[in-house]
Amino acid sequence: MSIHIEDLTVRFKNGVTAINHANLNIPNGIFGLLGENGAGKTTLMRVLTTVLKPTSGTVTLDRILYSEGNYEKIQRKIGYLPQEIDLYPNLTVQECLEYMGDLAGVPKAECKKRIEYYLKKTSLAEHRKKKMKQLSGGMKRRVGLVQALLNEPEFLIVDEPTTGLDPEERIRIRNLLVDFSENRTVLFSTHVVEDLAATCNQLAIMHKGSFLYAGSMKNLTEEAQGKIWICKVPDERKAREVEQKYRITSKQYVEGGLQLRVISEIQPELECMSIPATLEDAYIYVTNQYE
Ligand SMILES: Nc1ncnc2c1ncn2[C@@H]1O[C@H](COP(=O)(O)OP(=O)(O)OP(=O)(O)O)[C@@H](O)[C@H]1O
Repeated sequence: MSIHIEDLTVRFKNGVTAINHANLNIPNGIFGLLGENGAGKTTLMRVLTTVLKPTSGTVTLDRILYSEGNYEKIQRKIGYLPQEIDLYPNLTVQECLEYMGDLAGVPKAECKKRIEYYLKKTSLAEHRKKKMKQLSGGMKRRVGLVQALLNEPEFLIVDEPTTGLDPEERIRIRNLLVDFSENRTVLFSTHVVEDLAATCNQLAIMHKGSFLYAGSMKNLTEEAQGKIWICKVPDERKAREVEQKYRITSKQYVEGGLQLRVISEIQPELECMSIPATLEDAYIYVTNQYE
């Protein structure tokens, strides 16, 4: 399954242009979506789930055009885990999923089979009788993932699935997404660069309503190679001077002063050495070029 977005624009009634003539291809597998607050990620996901009609431009899903007449067909192919998910607090996990499956039009017997399968896959089987309000944040997120999968979607869209979770739960959700991405397309939107580094090969960077980059993780990281430096300064005053001149991505006290991680096209005039770029460095490098 692949998704093509062509010259997409979303303008709200208040005049805000959330997506501005954007073009993107989303191929099979896990595809990461990175972008600062307000970049337009949620708006894009709302368009892709058919909740929001774009102002102009086209979207196709395996050559099916997003148009009023096709929305139902498209919705059947999509699963969505929104950023905020508060599923019926007084229902048990099992009841909640049966109800969600019913809403998604999954036949009852088939729905029970799928719930059984996905509860096991998400290590939630032993919690099926608990009420939703009794679950931890990570468990709720996993139930959210199961509900998004009940219609066996070919295209799964997940919005910030790991926000607020402890490291163990984050790793668990990431691994689940990798498992689920087999034979599917998964759009994984997050602010957590580390999560994408651990799960995707391909990603897009969204900035002020358009895409600054779309392609492989490897090529993105390549763009920042040779531009990342570790520099040492004696004190906070000197660190502030450097901060005014360069983009600093981290700062920590070390013996004899402060160590700064600096992004610069050329070697800064400081005691420093070049180090390999990470995905986070590359993300900041690319977005900084458009500031
Ligand atoms: N319903 C709306 N009406 C008016 N403006 C909106 C609406 N929804 C979003 N916006 C604006 O559109 C822009 C993009 O918002 P969007 O929620 O898509 O960004 P985002 O990348 O998902 O941000 P975040 O990472 O904070 O969730 C923002 O300027 C936002 O204020």
